Amino acid sequence: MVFDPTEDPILLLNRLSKQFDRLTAVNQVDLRVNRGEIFGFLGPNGAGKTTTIKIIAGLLLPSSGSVTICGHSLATENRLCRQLTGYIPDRPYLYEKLTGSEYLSFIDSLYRQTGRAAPLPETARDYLDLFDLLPWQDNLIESYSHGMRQKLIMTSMLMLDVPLLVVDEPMVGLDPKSARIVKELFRRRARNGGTIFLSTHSMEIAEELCDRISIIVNGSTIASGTVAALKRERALEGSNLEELFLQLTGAVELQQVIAALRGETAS
Ligand SMILES: Nc1ncnc2c1ncn2[C@@H]1O[C@H](COP(=O)(O)OP(=O)(O)OP(=O)(O)O)[C@@H](O)[C@H]1O
Repeated sequence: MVFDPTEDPILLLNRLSKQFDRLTAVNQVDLRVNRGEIFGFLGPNGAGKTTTIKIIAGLLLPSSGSVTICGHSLATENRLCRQLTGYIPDRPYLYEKLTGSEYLSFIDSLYRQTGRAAPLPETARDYLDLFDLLPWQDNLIESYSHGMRQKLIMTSMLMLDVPLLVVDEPMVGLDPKSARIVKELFRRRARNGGTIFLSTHSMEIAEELCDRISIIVNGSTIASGTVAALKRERALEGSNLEELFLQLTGAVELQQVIAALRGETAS
């Protein structure tokens, strides 16, 4: 069957599971992310977000289930899927002894698979400029701050123009200006037909940026849809996403904890 990006999902997870010894980190997760969508993956600490993202990025093998990217099976067409996917980790590993520009050239050559150096894509300079990294491009990465590293890796993935971006906690370590720019860049990319799958703990980002979200708890997705639809389903139209998230992921215990911390008795 021929892949049709307007009809078929860019990212499809089918009963995806990951076992670490006796722990089921990801449990039969089904997800469908369409072209031009910004999809948010939310969940408490240890819920299985990073594990899922690493499987999609080809860094971890699933125990069962499948990942399909632009109609290609990650299991059987691994190399192609990795070329179609840009992965932005929450804690980037970068080669300290390369300069920013050298790192970008290295990533570019990896994705083009020519092994030969070539001029950087035009857009690389624009992203470096937007992120105030132009004056730093010839400095060694070892001299970059955490936020600068995050912006360099963002640049490296945005410049590639791949159909799918998978991002673990995009705003962690970014200052407000950079975070705002990233939001705008993601929106523009989605408008132009790109697809972004991101994990976040920020309810504001999810509410403001994501077309649809999925909430994962203990490895299983417990709710998926637009924020508005999920609120409607639970009669929480007047509330913010944080309220909905806490209800779905254990607000009762939280209220007890807060009451205990305040020295009150929970009702
Ligand atoms: N390499 C590993 N070996 C064993 N257990 C692991 C490994 N990686 C993750 N886990 C476990 O899998 C579960 C899911 O972890 P994961 O990092 O996917 O959660 P997360 O939703 O990204 O959490 P957080 O919001 O805290 O980053 C956790 O219980 C974690 O301890």
